[in-house]
Amino acid sequence: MDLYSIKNPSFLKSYSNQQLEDLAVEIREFLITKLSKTGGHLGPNLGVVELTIALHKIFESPRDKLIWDVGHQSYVHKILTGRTKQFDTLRQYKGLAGFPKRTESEHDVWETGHSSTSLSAAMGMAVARDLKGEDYAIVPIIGDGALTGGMALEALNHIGDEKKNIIVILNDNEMSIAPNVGALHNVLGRMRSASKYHWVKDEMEWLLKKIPAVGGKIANAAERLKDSMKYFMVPGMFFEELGFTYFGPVDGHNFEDLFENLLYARKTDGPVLIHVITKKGKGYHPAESDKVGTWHGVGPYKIESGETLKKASTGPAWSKVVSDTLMKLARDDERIVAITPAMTVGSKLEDFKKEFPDRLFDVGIAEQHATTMAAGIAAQGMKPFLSIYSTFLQRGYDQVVHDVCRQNLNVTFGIDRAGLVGADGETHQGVFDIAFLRHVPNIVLMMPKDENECQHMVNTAIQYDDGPIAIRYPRGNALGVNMDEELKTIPLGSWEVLEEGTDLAILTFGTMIPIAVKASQQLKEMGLSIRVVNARFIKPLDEVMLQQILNEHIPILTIEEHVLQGGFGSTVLEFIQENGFYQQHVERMGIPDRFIEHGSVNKLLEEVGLTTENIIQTCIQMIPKKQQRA
Ligand SMILES: Cc1ncc(C[n+]2csc(CCOP(=O)(O)OP(=O)(O)O)c2C)c(N)n1
Ligand SMILES: CC(=O)[C@@H](O)[C@H](O)COP(=O)(O)O
Ligand SMILES: [Mg+2]
Repeated sequence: MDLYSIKNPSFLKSYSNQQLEDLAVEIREFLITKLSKTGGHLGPNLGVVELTIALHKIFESPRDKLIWDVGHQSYVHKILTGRTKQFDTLRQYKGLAGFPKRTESEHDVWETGHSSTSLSAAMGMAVARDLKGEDYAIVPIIGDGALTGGMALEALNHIGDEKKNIIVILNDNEMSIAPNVGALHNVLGRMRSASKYHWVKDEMEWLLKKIPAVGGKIANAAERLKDSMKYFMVPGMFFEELGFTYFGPVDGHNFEDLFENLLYARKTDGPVLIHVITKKGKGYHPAESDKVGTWHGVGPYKIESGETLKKASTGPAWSKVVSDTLMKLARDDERIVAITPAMTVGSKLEDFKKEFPDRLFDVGIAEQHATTMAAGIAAQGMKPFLSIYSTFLQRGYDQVVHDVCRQNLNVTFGIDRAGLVGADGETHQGVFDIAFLRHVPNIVLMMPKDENECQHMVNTAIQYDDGPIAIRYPRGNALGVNMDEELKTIPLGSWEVLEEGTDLAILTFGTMIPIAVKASQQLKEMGLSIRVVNARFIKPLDEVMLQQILNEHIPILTIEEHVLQGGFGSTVLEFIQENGFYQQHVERMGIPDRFIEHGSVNKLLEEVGLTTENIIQTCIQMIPKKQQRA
C-alpha cells in the first residue's frame, strides 16, 4: 500500500490479515523514518499500529467515534485518515498537529492533549446519541497511564452506572511516560497474566448445555458457580464490578485476537472494556527496550543508532537547574520532599529519585491529588516541592486555592514549562498560570531571568516558611551564565534595574529579559534612554520601585510571555489605578486572547509580536516626539 495514496480507512474493509500485517510493517517504517527527522511521540505510536488498523477496520469512523486519550498516539490514525503527506510538517508551525485536531479531519471527533478526558467525552457523546435516538459506536482509547487520571475514574464510575453503550479500549503497555505507577497498575498487572476469562466462561456454558436433560440443570448450577468463579479467574474484577463487561487480556499486536474481541464487544449491550496489551515502541529496538521513558517523546535521531541529534544548547535545562538545586538543599534539609504527577523524566527528577528514593513521589497522572498531598505534607511541618508543568497545574487549581493557599501552607510549586512550549501546541502552552494564581491570597509568584537567579529562587522558596510560593520557569535550556557558588535568598518582592533609563521604563521578567535589554541597547543608540526592570516577583509587586517610577511620570511598558488577560501587566494596571495615577501611560505586550497553536517557540513569539523589533517600535511610539528630538 502506498501510504500517501490513502484518503480514508475504507480500503481496510477489503484487506486480508496478511495485507494488514504488511500495512503494519509499512506504517512502522514510515513512523521511524519520518520522526527521525521531525521528532515526536514515537514510542506511543509504534505501540498502537495494529490496534489502530483494527479499530478502523471494524468501526466506521467518523460515524463511529474514535476518541484518542491524550492523543499523542494518534499518528497512525492520521495516516489512515489521509494525512500521510503532512507528516513532514508534524508539530511545526501551521503544520500537522501532534494531537487530534477537528479542523484537520472529520475523523478527529475529539481534541485531546491533556490526559484522561476521553471517557468523559465518550459519556457525553453517548448521552447525546441516545437522547437523539441515533445509533453509532463510541470508542475511547485510553492508556494505562491516562487511566490513573482522576477524571477517568470519575467517568468509569458514571458510565458503569448509566450502562451506556460505550466500548472502552484500554491500551495497556505498562508505561506512562516512565513505567506506570499505582495500585490500579498492579491490578492491571494481574489481569495481564489472567487467562481469557470470557472465552472460558462461554465455552463452558456452551458445553454444559450440550449435555441432554441433565445439562440444563448443571448449566444453571454452573451459572452460579461461574459467577463465584469469576472472583478467582478474573483478579481484575474491578471493571466488571463497575458495571463493564470486561474482555481481556487481548494481544494488541494480533489482528485475529483484536477482531474477535472488537466484534464481540460491538454486539454486547452496555459498557464494555477491552483490555488490550501492547508494547510501547514496538518494532524499533531503542524505543521498544526503553525502560525510562526516553522514547516517549523524542527530538530528531539517527535511525541506526537511536542517538538523538542534540541541538546546540546555551545552558543547562531549566528543569535540571531546579532539580539539582533542590537536591543540594535536600542534603541538608530533611523537610524537603519532591512530588511529580507522572513527569519524573520531563522534570529531570531522576537524579533526585536516585539520591532520595524515599523523598520523591510520582503520583501518576494525578495533579489534583499531587497538589493536596503536598498540602498535607506541609501541614505536618515538612517542605514539599511540587514539580508540575504550568499547563498541567490547571488541573489542580481548586486544590491550590482551597487546600494550599487558604490554609497558607508551605508548599513550593516548581511551575515547569511556563511560557510557550512550542511543538505540543495550544493544549500545552504554559501561558495562563500568572492569571490563575496571582489573584489567590497568600501565594508568592516569581520567575528568574537566568539559571543563576533560578538557583537562588529555589533556595529562597525553600527558606521561605510563610506560606505557598511558586517559581515559574520555561521549557528548554537556560542562558549559560555563571553560577554563584553560594546560594542566596532574594528579598521577597524585590525587583532589580538591569538597564538605567529616563525616557521610559520596561517592566518584564524571565524569558523576555534578553529581548528587552537588547531593545533598550538599540534604542540607546537612537538617543532614547530606556530603563529595563527585572520584575522577577509577579506577586508581590515591588511597590516601592513601582511607586518611584510612577512618580517620574515616564511611560511604562510591561512585557510578558503570558496571556495579557489577567497577566502581569494587568497587575501593574491595577496598582496604578488603586494609587491614583490616572494620567499614567501604560502599554502591555503579551499573548493575545486566543489559543496559540504548535510551532517553534521563536516562530510563535514572532506571531504574537514578542520580538526585539516590536519592543523597539512600541517604545518609539510611546515616547513623545519632542522628547525624542531633545
Ligand atoms: C493532565 C496531563 N498530565 C500529564 C500529561 C503528560 N503525559 C502525556 S502522555 C503521558 C503518559 C500517558 O501514558 P498512557 O496513557 O499509558 O499512554 P502511552 O504513552 O503509554 O501510550 C503523560 C503523563 C498530560 N498529557 N496530561
Ligand atoms: C503528550 C504529553 O503531554 C507529554 O508527552 C508532553 O508532550 C511532554 O512535554 P515535554 O516534551 O515538554 O516534556
Ligand atoms: Mg501506557
